[in-house]
Amino acid sequence: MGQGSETDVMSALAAAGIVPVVTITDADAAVALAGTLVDAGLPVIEITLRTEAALEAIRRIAAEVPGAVVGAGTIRRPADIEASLEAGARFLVSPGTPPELARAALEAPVPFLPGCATPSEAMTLAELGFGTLKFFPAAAYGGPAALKAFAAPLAGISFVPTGGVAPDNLETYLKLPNVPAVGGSWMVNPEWVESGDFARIAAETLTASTLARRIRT
Ligand SMILES: O=C(O)C(=O)C[C@H](O)[C@H](O)COP(=O)(O)O
Repeated sequence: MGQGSETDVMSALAAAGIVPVVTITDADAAVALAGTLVDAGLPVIEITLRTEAALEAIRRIAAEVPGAVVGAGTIRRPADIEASLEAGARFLVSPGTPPELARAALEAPVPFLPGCATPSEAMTLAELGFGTLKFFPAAAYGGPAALKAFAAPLAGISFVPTGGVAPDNLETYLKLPNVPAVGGSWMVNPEWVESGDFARIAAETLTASTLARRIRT
């Protein structure tokens, strides 16, 4: 599918407006964490494949948190796609998209948000058939100003900026017409995840989801 047209996952992503980018070291915390995010209004959750626990966390969330739409991030090679799908990932995200990964991504049966940072990369991915791209690392590559500049020449291409998105720039990103959603880790600070500070996670998530909904209506 690569990305497909309007799938349920892409609709859920746009409806939430924000994808928490979670790096988790203990799979035992995954279900409680995902439940907290769902309850606080951000049900589309990316688990980065940066830890040993990531695939098991995806597996448990997919099986035990029916309200969550769990995906895998930090997809770097085709084998990561296989492993993530097997664990139950419903969408896939990459930080960048070398040709071999792009080819495998086009075959994936779930939405794939391929990472890019420049107009040339975006144009290459759009030609391959991807309509929504991850813009990474967003802050380092120009932030909202870059996405604003992309809008006219790269009409028809949508971007999910990730990397440096924070409460103080969230509104600027979400107001851009070529941004269906942003990704970010600020509401799932690894320290809070590790210490089990779900109250803090819930509070930050609720603030973010409330703001996103207000901006979108
Ligand atoms: O792991 C990946 O696949 C990435 O591309 C990196 C993440 O998207 C960023 O680390 C999130 O950015 P922050 O919100 O600034 O923490």
